[in-house]
Amino acid sequence: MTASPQSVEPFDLVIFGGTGDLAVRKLLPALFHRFLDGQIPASSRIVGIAREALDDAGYRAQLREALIGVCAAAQLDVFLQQVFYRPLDARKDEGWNDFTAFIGAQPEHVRVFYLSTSPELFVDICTRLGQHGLNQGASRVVLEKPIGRDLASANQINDAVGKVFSESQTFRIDHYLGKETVQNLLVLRFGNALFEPLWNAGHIDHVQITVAETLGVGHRGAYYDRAGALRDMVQNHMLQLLCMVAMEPPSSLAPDAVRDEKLKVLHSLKAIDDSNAAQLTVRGQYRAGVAEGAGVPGYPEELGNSKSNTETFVALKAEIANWRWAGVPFYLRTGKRLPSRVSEIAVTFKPVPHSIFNPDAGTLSQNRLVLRLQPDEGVKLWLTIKHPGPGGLRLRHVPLDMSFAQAFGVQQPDAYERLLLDVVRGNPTLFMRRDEVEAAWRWAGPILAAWADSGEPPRPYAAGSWGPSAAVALIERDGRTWNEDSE
Ligand SMILES: NC(=O)C1=CN([C@@H]2O[C@H](COP(=O)(O)OP(=O)(O)OC[C@H]3O[C@@H](n4cnc5c(N)ncnc54)[C@H](OP(=O)(O)O)[C@@H]3O)[C@@H](O)[C@H]2O)C=CC1
Ligand SMILES: O=C1O[C@H](COP(=O)(O)O)[C@@H](O)[C@H](O)[C@H]1O
Repeated sequence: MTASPQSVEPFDLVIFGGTGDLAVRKLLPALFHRFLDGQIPASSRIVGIAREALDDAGYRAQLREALIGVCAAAQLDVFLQQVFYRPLDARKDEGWNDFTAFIGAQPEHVRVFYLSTSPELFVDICTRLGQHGLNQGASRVVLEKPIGRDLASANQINDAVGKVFSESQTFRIDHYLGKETVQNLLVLRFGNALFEPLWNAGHIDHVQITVAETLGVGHRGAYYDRAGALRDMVQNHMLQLLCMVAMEPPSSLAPDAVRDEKLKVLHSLKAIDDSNAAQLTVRGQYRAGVAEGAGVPGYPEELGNSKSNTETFVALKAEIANWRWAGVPFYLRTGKRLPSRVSEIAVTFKPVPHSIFNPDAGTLSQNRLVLRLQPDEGVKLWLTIKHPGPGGLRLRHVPLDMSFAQAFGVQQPDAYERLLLDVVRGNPTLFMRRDEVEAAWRWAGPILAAWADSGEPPRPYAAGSWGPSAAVALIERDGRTWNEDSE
């Protein structure tokens, strides 16, 4: 049985960067799915903004082409009647008066300004929204990640945005927090008596977080080459996942209760800097190879720049210096053009203290809890059991495996579907507070500086492989291996 969708009050959602990759590939499809579930009230408007000279009909035609595979055309055309387009340059005054009048026509609506543009435009856009009074009343602003490219630029953006929108109006999105399995991690940890007593250095051997993509940088090279995998994935998504695994139980799900606990984890991360980056981190860049059965170009060819030193792969070993996690390594790895698209958190428990079994029964394996974020969201718990049958006692390592799609018979909603409606409802629980973003930059900054100081280029890896061999060595040095479920 599926729960009936909650109602949503009428809203206007303005997407700056409305013609961009994120808007067309993720945001509009997410809104369309919410429309199909009856959660876009009829008077609500979705407004795309970009510099391209388009009118409503032209924008709708572009979106129709992008969304046509998602659902029947008749429903799509009804949805598109609620979609509008206004050409605006965030850096120029022209057009802003008309836009303000357009938005002002429905003053009772919740207003969401979603900044799906490069972070360099955030200050311009917010300043102009403020100048035109669009920050008043039930207005909210959504900032896409990464916020800045280091602590200083993040502070600059947050200060400037903060002059126009209060912290309670500001939603810093990290779409990984909207993924079903990530929310399920909270329920699994704090809704079951089973795990929490074992969730500490006394019983957990190590944690692995993998976010592997098969895609390359594609046409996002201009952005990506200035960012790289650490800024694009680790500083935000992967640290947020680490926080959800490692935080203390919050007293409730109140937004600040959860965010306070995540912040403590970020503050407890051990520094990685010039003194230890060479031992604790591996950076790589993909080269021409075979991915998904076909030959693909390397990053330099895709980018059109053979001198780029930007990393498309990172593996690192992090540690949290507190009582709960002292001595437990958190191995993180992420990369583009890896062999499969898989995101997961694998928690490996310590071995039993003493084996009562004969050596010929087989070896005892460590219990492992694997949370699959994508694809096929679910949870797998590896246990040791007796191989069935009358023969001698033989040990088997088998998974209790639950796929959410199979168990509940429904396709899991995309993260953006939930997060967009959370903004309309004004619920910031799954969004990053300013101090979290700053703490994450404070940890990531010295890693970036150490890499720059070393002058070492990223290690090459063949597209379609699991990254440089040094990433395997990073974990094998500690007598462990990457979770083979993902490989
Ligand atoms: N793509 C993805 O998968 C993800 C992206 N993000 C983040 O989302 C943001 C957007 O990314 P993405 O969609 O990939 O970027 P794109 O480059 O595809 O899109 C950028 C958009 O901004 C518009 N734009 C550029 N300059 C201006 C301007 N001066 N005034 C108004 N509009 C402008 C562009 O249209 P025009 O040129 O016509 O003005 C276009 O619509 C980035 O911060 C990125 O890091 C986050 C998670 C995932
Ligand atoms: O934020 C980003 O995320 C995507 C990966 O998101 P997913 O939900 O498809 O796992 C990544 O491709 C992109 O580079 C990054 O900016």
